[in-house]
Amino acid sequence: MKIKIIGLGKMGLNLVSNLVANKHEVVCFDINDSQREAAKKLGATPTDTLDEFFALDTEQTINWLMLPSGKITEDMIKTCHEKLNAGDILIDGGNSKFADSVHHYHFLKEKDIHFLDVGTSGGMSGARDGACMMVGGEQAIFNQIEELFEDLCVEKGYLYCGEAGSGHYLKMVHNGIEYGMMQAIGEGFNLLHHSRFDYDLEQVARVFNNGSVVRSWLMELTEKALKENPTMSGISGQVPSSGEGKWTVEEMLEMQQSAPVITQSLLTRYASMDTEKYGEKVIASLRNQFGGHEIPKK
Ligand SMILES: O=C(O)[C@H](O)[C@@H](O)[C@H](O)[C@H](O)COP(=O)(O)O
Repeated sequence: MKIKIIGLGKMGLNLVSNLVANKHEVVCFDINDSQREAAKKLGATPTDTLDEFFALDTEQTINWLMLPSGKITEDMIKTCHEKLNAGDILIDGGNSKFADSVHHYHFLKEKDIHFLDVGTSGGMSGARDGACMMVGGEQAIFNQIEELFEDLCVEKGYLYCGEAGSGHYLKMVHNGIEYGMMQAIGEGFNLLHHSRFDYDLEQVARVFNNGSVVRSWLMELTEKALKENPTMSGISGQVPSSGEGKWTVEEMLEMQQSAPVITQSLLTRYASMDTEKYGEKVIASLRNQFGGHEIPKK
């Protein structure tokens, strides 16, 4: 198939590599020259401008966005609405909010452009060597290009989830789970790090990865990280987040459900970003006020 990709960042470039390895023809664009150059080296055909990217075809096109979620994706979808033709397919393979994807589906439908929201998991290596994809949109459109997902994903690694938005919704919950699992690993290894016993934590991760209940890709990555940097030196301890965890918690509240582990892992990340610790300073001051307890100084 001929696939047209916009966005040649960490994920987009690896997706290009995967598509080329699976003998697909890839036309692509990125605002960054060096990324276009890298795509060319992988065997894709980058265009120098967006106009050129959209001008090339007369027949139905399959277009794939691999862009940061939010405004950048939003703006590009508006451009696609303007430039693509009725019958063209547009895939958003980024981490967009599911409600935005539902909106994008209806917006593009005005021009009979077919939209699929595809939650993509597996990180950079997955995008390159075999990803996991969760697809929302019209079943007929998915069926038409299912071969593409077969090629890009690991065996049994894609799912047609249902109507528009359901792909990104599933990816959102997936990431909520990811937050909780990582939090548990972080807490466990923190306790072992401060333990009364002297564990070699890389060896702990290794043994966990061999036959234990908690063996997993995340545990393999833990083992790798500990091998590379056993003391975690030079790392600030701040854990940023891109939005998926927050949306999961928002949806939990909206649906009046309970997800304390995911919620707590999100809050822990937020707390980790606060280096000022103003709230804790107030608490220490209060203890001092009512109980005369000493305030630890810097
Ligand atoms: O499944 C995946 O491959 C990952 O989830 C991937 O999509 C990305 O690394 C996260 O979106 C990071 O999310 P945070 O920045 O919120 O941790």
